[in-house]
Amino acid sequence: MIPADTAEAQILELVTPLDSRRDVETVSLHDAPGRILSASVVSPIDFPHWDNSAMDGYAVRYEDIALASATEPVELAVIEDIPAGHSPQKSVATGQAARIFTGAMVPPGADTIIMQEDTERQGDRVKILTAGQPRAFVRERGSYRRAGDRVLSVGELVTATEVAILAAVQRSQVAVYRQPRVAILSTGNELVTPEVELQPGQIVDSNQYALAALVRQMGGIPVCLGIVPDDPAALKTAISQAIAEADMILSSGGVSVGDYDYVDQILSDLGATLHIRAVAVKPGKPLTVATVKGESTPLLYFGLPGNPVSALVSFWRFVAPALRKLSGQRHNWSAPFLLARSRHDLKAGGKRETYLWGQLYATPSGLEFSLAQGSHSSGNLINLAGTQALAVVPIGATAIAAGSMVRVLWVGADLPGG
Ligand SMILES: Nc1nc2c(c(=O)[nH]1)N[C@H]1C(S)=C(S)[C@@H](COP(=O)(O)OP(=O)(O)OC[C@H]3O[C@@H](n4cnc5c(N)ncnc54)[C@H](O)[C@@H]3O)O[C@H]1N2
Ligand code: MOO
Repeated sequence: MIPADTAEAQILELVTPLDSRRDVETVSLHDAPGRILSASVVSPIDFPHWDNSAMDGYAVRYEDIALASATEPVELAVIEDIPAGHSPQKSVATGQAARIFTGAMVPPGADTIIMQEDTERQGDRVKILTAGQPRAFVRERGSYRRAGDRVLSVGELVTATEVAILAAVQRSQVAVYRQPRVAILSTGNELVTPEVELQPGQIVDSNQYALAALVRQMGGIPVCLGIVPDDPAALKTAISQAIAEADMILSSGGVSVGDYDYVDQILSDLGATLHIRAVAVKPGKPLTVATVKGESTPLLYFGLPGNPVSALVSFWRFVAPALRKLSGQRHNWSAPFLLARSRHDLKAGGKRETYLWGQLYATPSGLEFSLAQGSHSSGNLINLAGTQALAVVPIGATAIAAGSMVRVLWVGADLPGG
């Protein structure tokens, strides 16, 4: 059994990311969120594109109004109105000002904006009541980025902020990595699909659905290969199909020491290299990590434990980092750990790093972890409902008392207040 951190590092070393020249496609901005940029993005224009005003007010020459105050205002002649979208027609000379609105171009000659609230308008003249700072409220051309500068980097995850930037620099389409294809197969003679009436000894294949949902949530395409019986020939056929169709393979079940646990043997028969057989994690001890020869690059194979909670924990802890790297993401691959105050006592650690599931609350005094009530058994799917985080009890740790800080692995989609 190897420690979880060592296993994660070793797994990340084994991942060959998608190719930034071959494995790419172009998508529209509406389809881009959740995708990973396959090339850096350079702005074709200065950003902002021209000096513009951050306030509704008056564009002035600072030297004219440097001594202005409420008791000794400076009076200027208003020569033009400049709404947003309008190109100024006149240059502001000494003793003059232009009426200007937020987002409008600063006219030539002017270098400073005085907010409307610090002025008094009288006909075609305006009194300036404070001087403020030189260049105040001018968003200078190219001050955010110059034309030719990089605005986004290859490997960045596109979210709402990145699509806003892409639109602002006039990109309506963007090059992204294609979505990685992840084959999913469930092994076990006892497994059936959910609609079947259960016969004695049968178990519903819930892992297929859980793993497909996780792959999809991370931007991958699940290739669901269904249930494979505990039969070496059937398993060999299924794994060969997975190798041909996917960029990464996940199977669940059949990796322990039982008489019907064939996964490791079939992988060896297929010429795979086995790197990991077990990790010091509870739940989720049996974990096979292998590399198999793909069409052009080696593929990573995860043989996840069959127990439903174990399969999920193994995904969150080990598969998710590998999938981030495979997808082309440049950084932040590792499992995301946070610190939270535990609302409950957590039992002492054993020989494996123990993961206890529950909910995370963002409170004004920080994050709080609330332990799911009921059994934390690797077969108990039911109290996993609503899980957002897993508290980590280190190997050999004494019991963690309620109110203490604990490391938690973030596995949720959003962070509720409460
Ligand atoms: N003698 C030992 N027995 C076991 C050990 C051990 O070290 N020595 N480890 C235990 C641990 S820990 C785990 S975890 C399991 C993992 O076993 P496998 O990965 O080989 O999984 P299976 O035996 O095939 O199934 C375990 C359990 O999970 C159910 N299952 C399997 N696949 C699915 C699925 N797709 N959807 C829902 N449920 C599934 C299966 O029916 C079993 O109940 O081994 C322990 N044994
Ligand atoms: O590792 Mo097993 O997943 O404890 O049940």
